[in-house]
Order: sequence, then structure tokens, then C-alpha cells
Amino acid sequence: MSFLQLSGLCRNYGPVAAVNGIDLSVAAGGRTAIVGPSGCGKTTLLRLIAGFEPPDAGSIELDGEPLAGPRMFVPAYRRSIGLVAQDGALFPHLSVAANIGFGMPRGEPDRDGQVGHLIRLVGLDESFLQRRPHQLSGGQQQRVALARALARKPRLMLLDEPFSALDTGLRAAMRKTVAGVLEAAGVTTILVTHDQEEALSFADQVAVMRAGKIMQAGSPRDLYLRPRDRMVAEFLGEAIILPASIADGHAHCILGAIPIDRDESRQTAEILLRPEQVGLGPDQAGGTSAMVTDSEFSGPTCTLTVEVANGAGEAGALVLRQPSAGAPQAGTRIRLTVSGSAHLLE
Ligand SMILES: Nc1ncnc2c1ncn2[C@@H]1O[C@H](COP(=O)(O)OP(=O)(O)OP(=O)(O)O)[C@@H](O)[C@H]1O
Repeated sequence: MSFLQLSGLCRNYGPVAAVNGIDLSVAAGGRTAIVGPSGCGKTTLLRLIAGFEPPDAGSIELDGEPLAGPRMFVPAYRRSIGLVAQDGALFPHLSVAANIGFGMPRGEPDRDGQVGHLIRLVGLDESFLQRRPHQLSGGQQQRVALARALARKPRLMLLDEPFSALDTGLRAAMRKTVAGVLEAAGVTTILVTHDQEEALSFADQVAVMRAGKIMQAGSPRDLYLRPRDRMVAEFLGEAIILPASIADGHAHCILGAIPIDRDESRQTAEILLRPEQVGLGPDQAGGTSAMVTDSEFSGPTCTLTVEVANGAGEAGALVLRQPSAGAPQAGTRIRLTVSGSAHLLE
């Protein structure tokens, strides 16, 4: 059942349609990630949900209660929606304890006990409570910001790129911590990010935005393996996109005949393979012959450019990523095999 329902939501800034007719359902307790290129309207969408600004059209409903719609608007402070921003936005002059306690209702019983519980919940110990924000690392500040947002017992939590200032290792650890904390608290969450890996690993629903619209929304697996079009495919990871003719339940392309993942009436289409579907072996029988023309080392993986020429006289270049250990050098002849099925793009 839908907990948050956005219907036909629009917000214009002069001639810019920052949010342009968005429909989205979020289930109770769910984690939705909104991804898209810079300027596509992600932050504006969060601001509309939070109630920092009214939509020009459309409606927002939370747990059956209208928050915005024709001639009605519930202001942010009455929505019980938490927001953690990119920089955490802690009050610099207040201690960590005072920051966390800030939003708690007056007269709340056992405030100190609750603050202590929240700081531990986000993986810090109580010795941090007397510090000021500038005495914390970026990751610790983000944890405190999350504790502060949770202190208000929000019905919905909005996270606006909260991990983007952190380095890669800390980012993954924080993502796990935050997902665990929100799950334990049972809070429905929307995460805005431009990092596809973050979106795919954090959320149970991913929505890809472009130019104020949602291009596709669905489970991470579905979006990754069955994106609607090239933009969604390329946004969510590395993509091998090839022209193919379609016949007998197969896509016939430069890599041979590959089963397709749905019935199709088109005779030609672009197909998507993810790089991990393409296996690479020594130049012996089986698969499609190819020549490695370039091999670029980048730590655990190598990016290989391979020239493929099949028996049907078709030729083309593919870019593949392979584990560095044992990756072939430029000039090596190899064989390519495809596993799984090909997905047809619109
Ligand atoms: N207050 C404003 N006044 C005028 N234009 C705005 C305003 N806020 C946002 N915009 C414009 O609306 C569009 C969407 O902006 P928004 O910040 O929502 O994008 P975003 O997807 O969050 O981008 P980023 O990933 O770079 O943060 C952009 O073209 C932006 O320039």
C-alpha cells in the first residue's frame, strides 16, 4: 500500500520546469532512491515533499493525509518529515547533545536517555555528546545529523546526498549504517543521490529522473537488468549496447545469437548486455573471436577495448571491464562468450 503518494507534481522556476509532472508511490517502511544527472530536479522534488515550497500543480499525500494540493498546503513544520542535507547542517554553536535534542518536543520524558539512545543508534558513543560539530569528522557529523532528524520521530526521512562529502570507503560504511538504523526505526526513506551504485545498494525502489520527469521507477534489479531506454541503462552502470536483428526468440548481433528476455515484434532493436555477462577466454573453439586492441589498468579491474569480427562479416569494437589479474594484454586474440539473456531497449 502506498504511504507517500505524489501525483502530477510540478514546480517551475521561471521558464525552467524543475519538476514536471511526477507520479510516485512509496510503500510504508520502504527505501526509495531518486537518481539522475545534475540539475534534473532531485532536490526540488525533495523540497516539495518536505514542504519548503508549494507545488505549482499536483498533490502530495502522506499516510492518507493530504499535504499539498489544489488550494491547500501543509507547512514543513507540521509535516513530521525529517531531512538530512548534504553537509549535515548541524548548528555549529550547539553541542552534539543539544543538536540532537533540538527538535524533541518540550516536556518529552527522559530527554537525556533518548539522546544517549540516538547517539548509540548511529554508531557513536556518549563521549561525543559534549563536542561541538567542528570537533567531528564529516562522517561523524552526518551520523549526528541523522540522529537529530530521528529525534523528531519523523513519519518520513528525506536524505539529500548525505554521503557525497565522504570518501569511498567511509561512504559505503555510512550507507550500511544508515540503512540499518532506518530499517530498525521502521522509517520510510527517500534518498537523493547521483551515485548509481549507492542507489542500487540502498533502495528497494529506484526512480531515475531526467529533466524534471521520472523516466522509470522499479526495483533495483529490474532497473539494472531491464531499463527502458539507453539513458536509464547507461545511468545505472556500464552498458554494452549493440544493434541486433530479432528472430526466433534471439537477438542476432556481433556476439552471435543471444536469447532475449521478452516477446518482441520488432525485427531490429538495440540490445543491452551488462559487461559482467560477457566472458573472455583463450582463442580456442567456442564463442566469438576478438582482438584486444587496448588494455587500461585501473587497480582491481582493467578496461579492455576489443575488436570483434564474426563469421557473418560484421565488425565492431566493445569496451569490457575485467579483473586485472590475468587480463589479456593489447594484441592478444581471445574468444567472447555471452551468458544470460539480452534485454531489448525501446
Ligand atoms: N530557486 C531556484 N530558482 C531558479 N531555478 C532553480 C531554483 N532551484 C533550482 N532551480 C533550477 O531547477 C532545476 C533543478 O534543480 P535541482 O537543484 O532540483 O536539481 P538536482 O537534480 O538536485 O541537481 P544537483 O544534482 O546538481 O543537485 C535546475 O535547472 C536549477 O537550475
